[in-house]
Amino acid sequence: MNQTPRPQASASELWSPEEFDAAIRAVGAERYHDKHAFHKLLHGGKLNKGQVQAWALNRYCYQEAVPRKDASFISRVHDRELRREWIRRIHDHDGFGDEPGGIERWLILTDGLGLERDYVTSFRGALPATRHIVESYVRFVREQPLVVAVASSLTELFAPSIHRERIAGMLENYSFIDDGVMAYFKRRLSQAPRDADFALAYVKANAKTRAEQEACVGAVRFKCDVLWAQLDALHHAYVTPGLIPPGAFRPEGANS
Ligand SMILES: O=C(O)c1cc(C(=O)O)c2c(n1)C(=O)C(=O)c1cc(C(=O)O)[nH]c1-2
Repeated sequence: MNQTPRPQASASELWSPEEFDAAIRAVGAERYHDKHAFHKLLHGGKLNKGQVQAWALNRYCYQEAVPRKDASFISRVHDRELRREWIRRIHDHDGFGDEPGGIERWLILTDGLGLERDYVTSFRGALPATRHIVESYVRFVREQPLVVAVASSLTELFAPSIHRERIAGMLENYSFIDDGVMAYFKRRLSQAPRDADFALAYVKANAKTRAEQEACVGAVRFKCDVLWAQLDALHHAYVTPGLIPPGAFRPEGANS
């Protein structure tokens, strides 16, 4: 049979919107943090209360950094429409008027786990790695081209399924978790898709060369690393080998 080989897509050719979309989603399929051993333990009810406290306390650092990275993004945007859209993300986290916002909902979760608010918000118990990792995200968004900075938020395309899994798994498996403390994730089920849809449409419209498209895919990979590395640090400190750095949160009963 005489088969004519398909011409290879050139490495410099612009991806179609479908190819670009697929390249972004392939990163999540390969390395989003739903695949991390720590999340499997968390959602499967395999952690003790101290380990769940350590997760919530460290994850607070991420929650606190997200509106700061959004503020630093907005400060670089000259397009008023884009600023109007993006500022909603800050309101979602910090609250607006009577709406208390996501950070407050996160603190309801840490309250429910028996952690003192002052301790959580002081970052005193956070792992050194957590602080450095979350700041690398703020810096990335401050320094990269706008379209690449927007692309780094696209891990949110993959978040709703992990949030659904977390709500069901944690409610079912932990006596110290109830509906009220899972409010944070319930709210994100509607917020994350809205944000991700906007960001995806934005990068498709504004990544105008193959190099820009690849930089956007690289941003999703970078962000997956930000999420993954936070869980590596938690696993190392609180699961195995269980090496808690000096000064970091020590669950009651943890070996000194
Ligand atoms: O629990 C999760 O797995 C998860 C993941 C992500 C993400 O993929 O970045 C975010 C969130 N949650 C989240 O709650 C959130 O507010 C959020 C904002 C952003 C962002 O990059 O702007 N990601 C995420």
